[in-house]
Amino acid sequence: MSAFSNRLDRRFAELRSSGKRAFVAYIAAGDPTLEATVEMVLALERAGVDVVELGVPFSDPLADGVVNQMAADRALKAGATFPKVLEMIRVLRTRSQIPLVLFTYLNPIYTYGYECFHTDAVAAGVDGVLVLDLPPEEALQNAELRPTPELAHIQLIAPTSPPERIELIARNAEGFIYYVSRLGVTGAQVEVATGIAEQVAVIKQFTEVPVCVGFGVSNPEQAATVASMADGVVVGSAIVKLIEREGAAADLADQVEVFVRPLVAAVKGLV
Ligand SMILES: O=P(O)(O)OC[C@@H](O)[C@@H](O)c1c[nH]c2ccccc12
Repeated sequence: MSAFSNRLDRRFAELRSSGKRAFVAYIAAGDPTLEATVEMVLALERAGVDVVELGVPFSDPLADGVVNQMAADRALKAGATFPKVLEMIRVLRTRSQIPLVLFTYLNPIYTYGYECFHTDAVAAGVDGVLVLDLPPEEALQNAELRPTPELAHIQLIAPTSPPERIELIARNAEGFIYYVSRLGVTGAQVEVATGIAEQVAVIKQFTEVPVCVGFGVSNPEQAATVASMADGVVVGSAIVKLIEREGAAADLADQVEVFVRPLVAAVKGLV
């Protein structure tokens, strides 16, 4: 765990002591606009979301399914850049202390400059970073790729990760571990993946850091099933799809809140 207790660590500590699971929501920063992103994060917070993952718009999001790819594309076309995303987060931080994790590929970090990327992200109020195409071995070997200590380095584990790799990732984990419940790219699925409980148990042999599970969760029933097997549930594409459909609506943020509320309730065991 990071030596610094940031918003993310504090939220997971609170959840642990109250015996609750985390609800983690993903949206693409700047889709449909950066102003709308501020309102939607506030709406997610009102809906009871514990952690918000903000996708940094990038032209080649290779781990993302079509729904998230199109969201990144809309954000880029609407003019979102990494500096503007940071500016949006600074504005958001005047109104909310919800834990925020940036989801990004290596390329936008490289373009911006590794060191200033991390220090500027912390200064804006970011709590964690997940670099989707950064293998753990590379992260360990290249000190400049590691976030500053204030920023949790969130890592992914996949169903195909061999035990040695799971151990390596888990022993170096910060914030939370993101277990991707199935192979392929992001996107809603009809069935919950198999083997989640077993893999979460393997990961937990090596770490106390919470394990959140995502990929393909799109309704309250699936969210409740996944919540019973992990410390938290991640939902992305289902929310992004609503934003795609209702992006022009004046009450977009309210619609997001109404959509997410039952998902949160399912994870918190209220339904
Ligand atoms: O969209 P889904 O299937 O609900 O999965 C979450 C996902 O969108 C989000 O966590 C995410 C966005 N981009 C990613 C890239 C890799 C892994 C995960 C992600």
